[in-house]
Amino acid sequence: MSDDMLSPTPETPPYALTIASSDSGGGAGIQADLKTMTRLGVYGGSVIVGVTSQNTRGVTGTHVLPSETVRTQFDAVADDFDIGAIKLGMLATAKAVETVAECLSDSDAPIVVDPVMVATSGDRLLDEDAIDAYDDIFAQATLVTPNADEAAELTGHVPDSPEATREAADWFFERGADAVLLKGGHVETGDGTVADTLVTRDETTTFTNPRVDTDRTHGSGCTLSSAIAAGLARGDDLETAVERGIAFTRAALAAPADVGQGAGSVNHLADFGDG
Ligand SMILES: Cc1ncc(COP(=O)(O)O)c(N)n1
Repeated sequence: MSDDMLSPTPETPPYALTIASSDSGGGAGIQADLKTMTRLGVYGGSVIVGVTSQNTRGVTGTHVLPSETVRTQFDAVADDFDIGAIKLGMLATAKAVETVAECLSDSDAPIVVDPVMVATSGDRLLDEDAIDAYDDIFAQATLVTPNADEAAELTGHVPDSPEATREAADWFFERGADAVLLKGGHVETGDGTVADTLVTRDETTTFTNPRVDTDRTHGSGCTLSSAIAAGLARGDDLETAVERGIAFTRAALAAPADVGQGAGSVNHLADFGDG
């Protein structure tokens, strides 16, 4: 081992925190979040809300940690680290959603909310009665990143036209969110593209890219929201963080990991330009 490896250059990397659940298979959840943050040059910490027993075929069990354990993890991190951004993933129950909302009110870091409800495998990841509790989280969100199904379930609007997209975004604004990224992956455009639309109170920006033709999409939403949080922790403005987050997620989709017997997942080892 060289001396260089024994004495790394001291430096202070940007720090981002994921508050989400573990995916034992490693494609989504906390594991996807930390891999993404690492690939994007950000030191990732985690508050684990739940533990799923999961592989590429589906979810066989979920264990949600006690609220106190969620709170003490958050306090341990908040007491010690300079948190540059927070990303929320699978929160599972109304109680966990309430606990996380309380934790967030003690933080001034930007918050990216991936409102995880159902896995790509079709397994439900959020109790029905937890949806209302999300209002206290949306009120503190810098950005919410619903896919079309999540937007439809939450807002009653399927965001497949500019008008419906605006109405869906307005639903989040009414609850206090600063911005919404309506992801287009679940919307058929008919021309081989995917349009992801970033809506703030005064601007709408659409990112249109060729559709990556793959069914190995497990982990794509987790990857995108953590890539955006990583960008914000690095100091990117929201639009740049979203644009770079989409680019990283597309790279991870274009080089899917052929792991497991079911639908594979995105590949966090994918080549990605300048990272
Ligand atoms: C722990 C956890 N968090 C999030 C997802 C959603 O990911 P996907 O919709 O890609 O299956 C998941 N399956 N598991």
